[in-house]
Amino acid sequence: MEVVIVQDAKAGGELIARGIAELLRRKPDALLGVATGSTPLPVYEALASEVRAGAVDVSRARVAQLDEYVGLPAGHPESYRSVVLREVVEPLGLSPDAFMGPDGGADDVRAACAAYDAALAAAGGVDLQLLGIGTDGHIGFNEPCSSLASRTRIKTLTEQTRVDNARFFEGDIEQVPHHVITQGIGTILEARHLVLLAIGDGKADAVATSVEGPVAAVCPASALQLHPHATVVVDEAAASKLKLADYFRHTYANKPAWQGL
Ligand SMILES: N[C@@H]1[C@@H](O)[C@H](O)[C@@H](COP(=O)(O)O)O[C@@H]1O
Repeated sequence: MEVVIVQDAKAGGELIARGIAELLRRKPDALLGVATGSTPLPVYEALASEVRAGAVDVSRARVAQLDEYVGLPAGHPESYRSVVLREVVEPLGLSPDAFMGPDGGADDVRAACAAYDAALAAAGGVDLQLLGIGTDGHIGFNEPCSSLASRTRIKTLTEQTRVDNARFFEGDIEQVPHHVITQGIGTILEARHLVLLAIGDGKADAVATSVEGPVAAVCPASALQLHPHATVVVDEAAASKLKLADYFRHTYANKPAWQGL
């Protein structure tokens, strides 16, 4: 696992966007796994500016959603489908056909979950999966004690996650769904490159436990330790509880340019 400590969210967004641009130059039809929440927004903004500047061609890129609320009305502005269309697909000028996600409105949720895993595999698998992290260490919506081998499935949100996400629902926790569909941890680990971005001191405990703690289902993001190519990008505040922060800084400062993200 590589840990990169950046100054702020903008620097993190630009670093990851450059990595995505490099990937798209190597593989123009790469399948990008995208995350929601506020943390990844600087990545999407930086990537959109690279596109506007003509530095990268995203015309063949494909995008896959990580998770979704269950039971929000179709077209709800806070469904993750709406968020990804608004924050990623439209600004990058991608066709909605280049976008795939689980069906949070399906009558048969279990079938929809299995269908999404199958669709990801049929699409050739995710090339780069961008992840945020919940204050409880969740990735996607894999709450603590999710199986590290889990596949896409329905989950129940913790009270903490509903409180954290109420800000997207007019601050009203009652509007935050209890149930979600999320790529499982096993599904996420199949992506070829995992890139987790964490910003702010509210994520410092979760980052330290994920990076320096034992691999344990109680902290789902610790599963990144099992992946051969995982990059954790954190700002100084999110890095503040890492015991090995100086080592991570030294390693990154001496990293050969050819290595890329
Ligand atoms: N399902 C999403 C996660 O994918 C995201 O990482 C997390 C953190 O969000 P934020 O980046 O807004 O802190 O929120 C939600 O729970």
